[in-house]
Amino acid sequence: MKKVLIIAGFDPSGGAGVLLDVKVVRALNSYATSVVTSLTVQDTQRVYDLKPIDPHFFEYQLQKVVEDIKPDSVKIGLLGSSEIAVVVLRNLKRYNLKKVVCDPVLKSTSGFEFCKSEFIEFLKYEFFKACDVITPNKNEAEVIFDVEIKNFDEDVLSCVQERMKKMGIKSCILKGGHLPGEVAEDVLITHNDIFKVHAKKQGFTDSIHGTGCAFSTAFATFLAKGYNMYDALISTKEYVSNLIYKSTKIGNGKLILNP
Ligand SMILES: Nc1ncnc2c1ncn2[C@@H]1O[C@H](COP(=O)(O)OP(=O)(O)OP(=O)(O)O)[C@@H](O)[C@H]1O
Ligand SMILES: Cc1ncc(CO)c(N)n1
Repeated sequence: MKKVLIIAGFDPSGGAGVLLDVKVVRALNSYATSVVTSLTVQDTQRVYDLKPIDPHFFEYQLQKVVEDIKPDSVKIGLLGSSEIAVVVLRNLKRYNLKKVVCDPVLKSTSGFEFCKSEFIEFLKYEFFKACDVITPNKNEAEVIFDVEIKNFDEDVLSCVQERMKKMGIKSCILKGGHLPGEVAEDVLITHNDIFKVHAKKQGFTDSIHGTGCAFSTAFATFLAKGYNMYDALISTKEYVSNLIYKSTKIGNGKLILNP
């Protein structure tokens, strides 16, 4: 049984964060451990507030679980505070954790700012280097790479590739759910390759919650199983598209995924 370590925030509605991530890992027949970075007040409509976990207590939990259950891959979601991010970075290095997938959660679709500007600089210039792949959506990629993204044309992708190299980011999957058009396209960019996958868009991206969390967790799980990045992306795309197809309205707000 492959083991995936989830480092993410808690969304009590289960639409995003660790509750969703653990279900995804389980649905893909793997085992999830999880260390919570922060608690949020949120429902299917929006995020209202966030309280980060004490960084010393967080580190204590992280070290105990990693020393006992060595993960085959790591998914990092909402970090919650720059202090927690520093602890995560230190421990990625200390335990030499492999196959680290980071979903750079900067701002919720409803507009809640998860990260302040110095924290974003730390992520851009220190944290992402320690990850094997980051999975930004359109808005996150614009902030991280300081580029306007209206489509995934060759000039935009090669600009992102150049900036990744300069910043020491090893690989990146740009998620295109928020771009206009009939297809939801995602692009894996490494230092020497660009690889696209796409699926027909279903419903409205802004009315579905948790797709980014499910995507990065499924990708980390396929990596844990030994898939290379290309195969992991193909399988993740198929898996997440199916979850979106079966998404349901459980509360008063967005549709949620139910792996
Ligand atoms: N309406 C849609 N139909 C099909 N696939 C979609 C749709 N919206 C998003 N996707 C796919 O879902 C995955 C997540 O992408 P998206 O761009 O929505 O991430 P995100 O904005 O981080 O998600 P979240 O809404 O959870 O913050 C990608 O593979 C994307 O292509
Ligand atoms: C806990 C948590 N993680 C990630 C997101 C981004 O979807 C969210 N809304 N809440």
